[in-house]
Amino acid sequence: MANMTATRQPVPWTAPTATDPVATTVRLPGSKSMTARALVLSAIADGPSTLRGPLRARDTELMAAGLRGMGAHVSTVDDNRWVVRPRPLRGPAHVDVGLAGTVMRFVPPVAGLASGPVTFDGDPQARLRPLGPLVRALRSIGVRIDASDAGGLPLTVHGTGEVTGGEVVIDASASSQLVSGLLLAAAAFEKGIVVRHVGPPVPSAPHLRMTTQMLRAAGGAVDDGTPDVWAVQPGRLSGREWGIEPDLSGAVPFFAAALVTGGQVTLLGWPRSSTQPVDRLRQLLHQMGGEVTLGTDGLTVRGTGSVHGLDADLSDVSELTPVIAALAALADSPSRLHGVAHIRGHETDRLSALSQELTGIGADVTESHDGLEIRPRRLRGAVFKTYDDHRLAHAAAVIGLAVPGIELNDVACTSKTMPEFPALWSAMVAGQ
Ligand SMILES: O=C(O)C1=C[C@@H](OP(=O)(O)O)[C@@H](O)[C@H](O)C1
Ligand SMILES: C=C(OP(=O)(O)O)C(=O)O
Repeated sequence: MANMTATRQPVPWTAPTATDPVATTVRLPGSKSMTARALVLSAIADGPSTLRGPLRARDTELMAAGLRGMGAHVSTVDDNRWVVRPRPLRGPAHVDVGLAGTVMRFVPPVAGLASGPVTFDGDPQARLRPLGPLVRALRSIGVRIDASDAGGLPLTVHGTGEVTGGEVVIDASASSQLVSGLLLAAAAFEKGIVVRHVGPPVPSAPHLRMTTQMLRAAGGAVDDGTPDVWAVQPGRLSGREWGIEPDLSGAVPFFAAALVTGGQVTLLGWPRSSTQPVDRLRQLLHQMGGEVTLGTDGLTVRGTGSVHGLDADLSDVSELTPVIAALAALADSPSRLHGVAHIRGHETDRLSALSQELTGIGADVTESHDGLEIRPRRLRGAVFKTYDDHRLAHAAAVIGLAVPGIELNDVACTSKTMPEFPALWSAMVAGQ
């Protein structure tokens, strides 16, 4: 199977340095995780759905294209209102997963419901991301899959139009998405599903809660009352209107800018109650010297200009590790970040990449199997490699606020979840 993904040209970028405290309000795009789930649930629902405020970025456009390729009607012409009309799913189709964990873990279970073969492949780094446990789980409930020897990409799901479902045992310690993918499609399986996780802890609990909450909102009957066991009854899902919240993880570098510069950043349009882990973020930013408040205009973070180190298990919010590590490198005391062994399987091996790049600009970093110890030192400008990883680019931008001459070898990787990142960031630093 040929890798169908076009090579992207790197765009070098010098991170702007802040001369004054930032003071800004930002309106950020919708949550990647909510947009991905809303698209999948809508494609297997009984009637049409709309997504209000979806994320338009590489990951979610690939999700839309993948579902469209299998026959769903997915209209993304209106930036603020995407429309999904479910239709019978079919192959032959090809799904380009890019580097999106959501596409590579959420779409293969749906492809089992299509009639005909659906092939999957993505960026070279996507082939290294854990997928084998999902492939084995799907095979155990009757889905025929041809996969590479390691059980990952490229692969072909030979859909028959129906999936028996039933009980599966899976080690989902490498990614919560392995469970979310099974649950999101399972209401359409003949017997639904019971997923039992066996192994080291599943990371990213808030993302699993987002999955079960959104499934219930679509009419799914879900039982998540037993630790490490999730059950979805067979049944119909309804089409509905999904309101997509602003992306909290995408907001974190902007909030970090408030801490680093002693400024203030307000994220507009933040809902009163959220499916994203805002309380955990509030704790972390508070420990590092910031204050988070929820007002009528949105979610505001204020900093004092002093950033403190912290000791934190980040397993529930592991995608925040790169930006927290950047803050730790600028802090007034050492930090120990742990509980995130699995982020070695994210867009890149994030522990190794962060260790390498932070050391390269002068920080004193020790990499452990599941985290980083960071002892701040005087940092210097240098090339900061981003490894095709949007969150490495966010980390470099945060450091660049305080350290002149941080040269990202590529900032275009931010298009994975926020193509407007360089423009929004530069405008914030310029005080516009
Ligand atoms: O389900 C989701 O939308 C996500 C789950 C998490 O994955 P892992 O459990 O692999 O960390 C998170 O890091 C990723 O950015 C998005
Ligand atoms: C881990 C991430 O992405 P993905 O959904 O591709 O796993 C991330 O966005 O930090």
